[in-house]
Amino acid sequence: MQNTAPKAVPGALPLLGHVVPLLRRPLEFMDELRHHGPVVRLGLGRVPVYVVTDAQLTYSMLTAESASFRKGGRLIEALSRFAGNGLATVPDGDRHRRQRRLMQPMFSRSFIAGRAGVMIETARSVVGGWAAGEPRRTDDDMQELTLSVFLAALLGTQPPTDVRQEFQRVLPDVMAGTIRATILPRALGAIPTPTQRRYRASLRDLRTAIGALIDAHGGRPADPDRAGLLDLLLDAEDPDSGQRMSRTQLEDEVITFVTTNGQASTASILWALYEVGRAPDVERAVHAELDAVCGDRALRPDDLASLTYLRQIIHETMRLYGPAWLLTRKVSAPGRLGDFELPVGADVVFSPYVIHRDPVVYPDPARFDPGRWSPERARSIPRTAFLPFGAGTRQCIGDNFAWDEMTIILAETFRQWRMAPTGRVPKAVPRVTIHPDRLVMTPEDVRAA
Ligand code: HEM
Repeated sequence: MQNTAPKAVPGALPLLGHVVPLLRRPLEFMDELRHHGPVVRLGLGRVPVYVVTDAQLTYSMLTAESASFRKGGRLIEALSRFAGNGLATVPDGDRHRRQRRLMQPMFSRSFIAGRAGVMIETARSVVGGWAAGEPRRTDDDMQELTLSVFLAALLGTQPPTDVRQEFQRVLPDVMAGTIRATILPRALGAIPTPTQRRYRASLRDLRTAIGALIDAHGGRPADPDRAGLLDLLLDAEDPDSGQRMSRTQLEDEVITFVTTNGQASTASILWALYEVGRAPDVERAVHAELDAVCGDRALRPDDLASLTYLRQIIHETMRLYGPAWLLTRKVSAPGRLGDFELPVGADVVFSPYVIHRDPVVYPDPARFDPGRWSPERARSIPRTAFLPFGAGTRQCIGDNFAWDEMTIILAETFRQWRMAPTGRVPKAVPRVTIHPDRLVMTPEDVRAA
């Protein structure tokens, strides 16, 4: 077996390494790395970090080789500052296995399907309040809507407005601060700049808001169909010890859900609206599908599985926009990735964004083309080349929930509106997930078209 050292990427500065391009033009820089090899070496300050650019090697790191590449690294350290030992940040091993088993029932298809009704109602009432012909900050709208829809599923009822507003206020700072803490050398990240101070205050406010949300939640509703994810969390018992979650654990899990869910789903919905809005053929096809499936009646939970073209749109959006662009692992035992052996203790970065733009698998990768996911064409895309939810034991537990949530919000929007991009082209801003910096769209009545 060959033993190759990953090539160093050119352009490192003496004390900063590759921090400057990572901060200035992160997405382009990451996407260029594939030209230097399947595994390459970068410097974050003076600390070496390895980036896997190859889909097959990434997949095997997350699955067959996961005993050597454990959950950890800079991103996880940064996320732990607010998510503590929640499911996404707890180290690999027994504790993770126990927590995951405890939470699996609330992410089962049947439990999620039971929450679809309240999610549809919430989406319909928000989207129905828009006025035709008036440009809107769609990024703000959707941030609010995904949060409302998620909180409705969490609580089983519509969330209190003030709690929702507080989350909306603090989440962007928390997420921007998290990615800075991941990339910046530790000494630079510790400087108490105004931005850093705002980030720390947002971390405190986020935990206070989660505490208030849990305190305000009443008892389990008499009708089990109205129960939310939080009711299941409160009742969940460890099968071995019979113990319920501690208050800190409960807060860690709810923070994890609110942050992981809100960011990735919102980003995907926004990019989908933007791309569909500038592709008239795609727009016509999705409206035609909704007409064929629902006719004149309202959307129902059992319609979701029939919206196959809308799901192709969501697939293609998650391909083109990541949504995660930088995830990390820690080398915990001598581990190999193909010909490469990586030193124990090193951080390894992988990126669904980079993998999803490999021109060998996805010809003309920058083009938005939902047709790639038609049953005939999708057959040629290997499983390893589409990893929006990761893979292996740490794969996203909320993937089915996210699919339903994104399908519901987009379907309700397209049922009522044609969304026309208005003003300047949005810039892609990589926080923990990739967001449009500002998205203005004008809703036009579908029936007036
Ligand atoms: C479009 C939406 C979403 C995307 C793209 C996404 C993506 C991901 C990815 C890539 C991971 C794996 C990270 C890693 O391997 O380091 C992950 C883990 C996780 N996600 Fe999601 N996610 C989404 C929605 C959600 C939702 C809706 C929830 C919950 C309500 C959720 C909860 C979690 C949790 C708890 C984990 C950690 C699982 C574990 O380590 O066992 N995610 N997500």
